[in-house]
Amino acid sequence: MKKRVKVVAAVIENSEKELLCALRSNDMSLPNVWEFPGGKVENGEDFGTALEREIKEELHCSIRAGELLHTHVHEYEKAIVELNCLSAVIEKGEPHASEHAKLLWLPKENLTSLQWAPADIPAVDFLTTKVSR
Ligand SMILES: Nc1nc2c([nH]c(=O)n2[C@H]2C[C@H](O)[C@@H](COP(=O)(O)OP(=O)(O)OP(=O)(O)O)O2)c(=O)[nH]1
Repeated sequence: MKKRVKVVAAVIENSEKELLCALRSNDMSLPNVWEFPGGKVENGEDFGTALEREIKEELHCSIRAGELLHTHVHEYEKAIVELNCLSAVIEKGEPHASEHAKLLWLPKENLTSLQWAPADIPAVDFLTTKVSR
């Protein structure tokens, strides 16, 4: 049976209303696709706590996690990922890539110009269609 992993990802908006996108590096699973930064939820953690911890570990800054924006379950070849995207704002510091190959701030309407991890596509669609309403 495939392993099912619960993942939280941050949709971080800056003062210019741009969203932070992160490129997975060659050293990560799923290399060279874009994602919302985050990671696996540990036992006993709520989504907000998990996300704030992951962002501190990965991007070396502090965020405040907000509401759950979108959930999607995607079946990869080796695992099933439940991707939970939460809104977030930076509280302290600037994001720096440590594990990722690149970070990029993009206006919502330009998100579809990137090649996203398959599990992220419904969230990207949700975020980009929300803007045109
Ligand atoms: N953080 C994050 N992970 C995502 C997204 N979309 C997506 O498919 N994933 C996948 C990639 C990973 O398999 C898993 C997240 O776990 P992780 O970020 O802790 O990744 P990891 O490198 O430790 O995972 P792994 O190599 O052990 O598989 O979910 C996303 O938008 N953000």
